[in-house]
Amino acid sequence: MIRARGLVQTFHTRQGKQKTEVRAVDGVDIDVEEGEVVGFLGPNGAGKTTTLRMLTTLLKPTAGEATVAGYDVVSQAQDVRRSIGYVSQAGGTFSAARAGEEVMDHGMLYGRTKAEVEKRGKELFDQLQLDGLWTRMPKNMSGGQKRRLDIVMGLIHEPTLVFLDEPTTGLDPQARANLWEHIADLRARRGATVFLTTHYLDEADTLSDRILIIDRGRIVAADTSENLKAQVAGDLIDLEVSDPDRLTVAAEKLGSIAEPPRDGLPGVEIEEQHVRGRVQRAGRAIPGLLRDLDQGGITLDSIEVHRPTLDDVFLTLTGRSLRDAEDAAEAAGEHPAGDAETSDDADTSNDSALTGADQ
Ligand SMILES: Nc1ncnc2c1ncn2[C@@H]1O[C@H](COP(=O)(O)OP(=O)(O)OP(=O)(O)O)[C@@H](O)[C@H]1O
Repeated sequence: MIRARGLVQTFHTRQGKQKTEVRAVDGVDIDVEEGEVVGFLGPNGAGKTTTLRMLTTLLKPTAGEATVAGYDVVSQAQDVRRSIGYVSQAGGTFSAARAGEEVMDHGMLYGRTKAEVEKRGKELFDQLQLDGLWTRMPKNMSGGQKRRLDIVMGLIHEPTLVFLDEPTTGLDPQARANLWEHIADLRARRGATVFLTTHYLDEADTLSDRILIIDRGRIVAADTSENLKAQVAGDLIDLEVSDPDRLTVAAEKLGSIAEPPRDGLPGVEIEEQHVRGRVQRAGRAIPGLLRDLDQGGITLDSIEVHRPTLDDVFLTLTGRSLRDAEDAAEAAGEHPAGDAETSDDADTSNDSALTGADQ
């Protein structure tokens, strides 16, 4: 359904007299099969939106090639647009029409009948908790309601391939959970292929069959969440030691079975009353460890086991946690298209192009 090879996007920016080149996407390969839900995960500024904009024909690749739904994103852009649904991060711009009319007009532009789009539109309003807002002007909706309206616009023509750029950013937990359900349902009921960007680990984990992790414009991992986690050194055992004077001995005992430090993951660590370390299989290791601690006269206030997270995967692969990477990107002022003067090779046409008339 999606195949990209060596996709590159370079922006040229100018701050004062100084020109800089930003290689936002740096040789990306992507393969997505029909019916897959793929989560495209990475910190702020990693290149997710830029990749998505190339795949949805809003931005011409500087180099490389991609086909989406069997069509070339450059030479067959119109066919690509007709075959996909796209919900941009920025959101679409709405006219002065009422929300329901806007949605119906949009659906009819894709060749659906009025009755079809009205039925489907009302269903989507209901599912995304917009019931009662069919005749409301979008400008009089809250931010979260507008975001959900964007999503209705992206889904009204029942596309079988949907691109969602950070779909749940700005939604409250209830609306977020509903949208997750809706995305799962799109695949289950209609066999839709979904490609979504996110920097929420739980979102990528819950929704995706497969996860692509991007960092600094390059794909650093592509696999199922389970396989990615299995590559990370084991489960984290967290011991809360009752007597602070026995912390070092407890660390030695855990250290005798724990993984040594590697790939950005620390070995056994002591923090306040806690001793933490990773073991391959906590279930097998714990009985022996408890015996050993007992024989050493060490009593525990608690013991907890944490399965590896996608953040551990990111840490192992990049040496930084996703949060640190995001903080660094923010501190460096990375983000936002539009901050800087953009080069002529970047077609920064409005994202709403795909949620407007089909062109
Ligand atoms: N139009 C532009 N002009 C200049 N630089 C840009 C432009 N668009 C993006 N960039 C830069 O390209 C890099 C990748 O940005 P992109 O928006 O693709 O990241 P992202 O992973 O989608 O981030 P986020 O999760 O915050 O949306 C960043 O360094 C960003 O500042």
